[in-house]
Amino acid sequence: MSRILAIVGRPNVGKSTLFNRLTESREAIVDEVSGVTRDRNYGKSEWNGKVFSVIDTGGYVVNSGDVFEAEINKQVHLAIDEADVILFVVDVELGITDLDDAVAAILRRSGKKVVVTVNKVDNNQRIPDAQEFYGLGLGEIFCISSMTGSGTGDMLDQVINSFAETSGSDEEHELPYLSVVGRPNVGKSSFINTLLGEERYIVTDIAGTTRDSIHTRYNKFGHDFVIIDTAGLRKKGKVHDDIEFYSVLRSVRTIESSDVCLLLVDATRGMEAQDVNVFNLIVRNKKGVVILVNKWDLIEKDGYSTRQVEAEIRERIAPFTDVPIIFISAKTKQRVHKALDIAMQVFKNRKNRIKTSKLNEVLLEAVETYPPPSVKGKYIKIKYVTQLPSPTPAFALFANLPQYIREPYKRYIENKIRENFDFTGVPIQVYFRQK
Ligand SMILES: Nc1nc2c(ncn2[C@@H]2O[C@H](COP(=O)(O)OP(=O)(O)OP(=O)(O)O)[C@@H](O)[C@H]2O)c(=O)[nH]1
Ligand SMILES: Nc1nc2c(ncn2[C@@H]2O[C@H](COP(=O)(O)OP(=O)(O)OP(=O)(O)O)[C@@H](O)[C@H]2O)c(=O)[nH]1
Repeated sequence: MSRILAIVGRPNVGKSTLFNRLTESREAIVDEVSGVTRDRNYGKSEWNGKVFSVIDTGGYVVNSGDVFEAEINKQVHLAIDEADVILFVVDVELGITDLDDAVAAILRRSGKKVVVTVNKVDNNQRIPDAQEFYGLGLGEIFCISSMTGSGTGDMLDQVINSFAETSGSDEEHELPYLSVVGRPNVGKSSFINTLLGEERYIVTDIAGTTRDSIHTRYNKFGHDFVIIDTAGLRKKGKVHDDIEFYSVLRSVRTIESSDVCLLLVDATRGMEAQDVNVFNLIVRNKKGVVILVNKWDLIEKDGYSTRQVEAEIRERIAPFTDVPIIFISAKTKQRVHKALDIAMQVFKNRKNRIKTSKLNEVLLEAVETYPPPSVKGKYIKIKYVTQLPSPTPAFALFANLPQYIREPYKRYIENKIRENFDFTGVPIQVYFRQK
């Protein structure tokens, strides 16, 4: 069951401020100048032990006349498509505007759960003014101040209740989350645009602004998942240090919030130190990984160089080398769909659960063939193996003297697991425990 809350409302009502408060982070970069937050922001929030995702639909570049109304309509429809509950934010200082009326009309027709939130009710004197928002015809209204946080508790109770009404069970069932990570300019946006086959982003030439990370549901060709685009810095103009900082933070979180990361590497530059760092970050977070060598159209395409590049990459990412490496071109669309198929396979591999009997059959034989070297004249006996009930693959081998097992032997066991079962693209943990 997904719990996605989308925040909608016209510019400057305080969506970003509220989003930040709910996610207690700097997901959206708030700016006094209206429209600085870009596209959809996405974060996690928690209320009374219930975790849910928050999307901030703010971020309009154009804000005049018809064009703007078209923009807000698009965002509201997006929210209707992607969210379970919609938080419709209005501003007590301005009262009901024409645009509020237009949004309310769409929301009423959508049949979605809507929580009307009257923002900027910074003090009780403003509560009477808020009553007019009952006129939107969307039921109960909640008066809050995003700035001080007052009123947000009652509002969140309502949000959680609304989630409960949208789905019967409490079972967490989320779509696969894929993310596209890599250095600036490696082709992340091009890759996603090729994949989605449509221009989903608001492109801007404004100097020094950023795109926040973007989540898009992909439901085509038998696949259904969410693809995450790491915040990429716009190429033009000066970029402030702190914006750069948040952009890095966001790419870390992007990795953390995904199941499988597509790590784009620039074919013309090869796997550089920074790429290896990102790779290691993915592995440390126990996420699935696929390496996509992009811009392959710019490189000689004979079989020899593919093998050469592949070998170089595997050398750099050792010891975890059981990773798919695919040569793609986001520009010419070469193997982009293949990359997707492989990524989905990695997602499945990450959920692989091996029967204990099968596991013991294979590994105890491997142990017999090559037992752990004895230490100080003591024999190490491995008795049985089991896969732990953890969200990512982990194995426990029970032995009499687990403390004497060394790294090379762990690697031997890991390699045996990989030889016999498909964990390609998935970091696995091997533990030795006392028995
Ligand atoms: N008084 C008061 N001001 C607020 C409150 N919440 C937000 N603001 C102010 O309203 C302005 C707009 O806030 P944002 O959060 O950027 O609004 P937004 O809806 O995300 O705007 P866009 O990014 O243009 O869509 C900022 O100057 C905030 O400081 C509040 O609860 N009370
Ligand atoms: N030849 C070639 N050029 C590509 C390919 N993919 C992307 N490019 C070009 O590389 C440049 C950067 O592409 P983007 O998609 O903006 O890269 P990005 O990783 O999203 O960049 P940031 O937003 O800075 O993080 C653009 O000029 C693209 O046209 C490719 O497969 N082949």
